Amino acid sequence: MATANKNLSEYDKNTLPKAKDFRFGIVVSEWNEKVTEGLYNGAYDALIDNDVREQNIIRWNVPGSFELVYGAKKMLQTQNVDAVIVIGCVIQGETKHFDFVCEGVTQGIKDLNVQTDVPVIFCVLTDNTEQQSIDRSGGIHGNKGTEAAIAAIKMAFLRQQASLIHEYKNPMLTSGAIQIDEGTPLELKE
Ligand SMILES: Nc1c(NC[C@H](O)[C@H](O)[C@H](O)CO)[nH]c(=O)[nH]c1=O
Ligand SMILES: CC(=O)[C@@H](O)COP(=O)(O)O
Repeated sequence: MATANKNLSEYDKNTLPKAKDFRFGIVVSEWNEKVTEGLYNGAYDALIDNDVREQNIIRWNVPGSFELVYGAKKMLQTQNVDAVIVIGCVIQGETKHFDFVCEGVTQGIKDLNVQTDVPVIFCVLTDNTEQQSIDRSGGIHGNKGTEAAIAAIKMAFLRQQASLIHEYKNPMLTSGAIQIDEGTPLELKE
């Protein structure tokens, strides 16, 4: 389904996990600032609308979308967050630079999702024209920042649930005590 067939800002609060105790990092590119500020506002407003505390939203700026990877990496290394949203807007120019920036940030964010434990949400517009970017940052197609915030809440919850499952299956490992394997019958000594 293309963006033109769905509004990026639509979500049902009642279907979302509780987010009030989650902490979110948001790394924002300064290139095409009018658009990235619109995306940030969409993301911020959606997080607040879902009861995320203001003090639990950490914003850092980077010069351009290519620097989002490094900014997100340092955010993950230094901040206690449950998810990171990277926000950028890459618009096709006269040269192939567009291709390399888009590829670089896409692969870099993918690598962070593979190599680290905290989800990094890809809120980077890669558009042919400025109008397409305006339409997707609070315009006729809604706001991709809103969509990214909802994805961040869902992924933070998934990470939390996954860690609980892991602890359940390995309840003692974190404490260092002996793990009792459910498949092994206990031998009760007289
Ligand atoms: N043309 C756009 C850029 N280019 C700049 C790069 O992202 C990067 O900051 C530079 O190459 C230095 O490393 N960035 C955008 O975010 N959007 C563009 O349209
Ligand atoms: C994505 C870019 O870096 C691009 O907008 C720069 O424009 P140009 O390709 O005309 O140098």
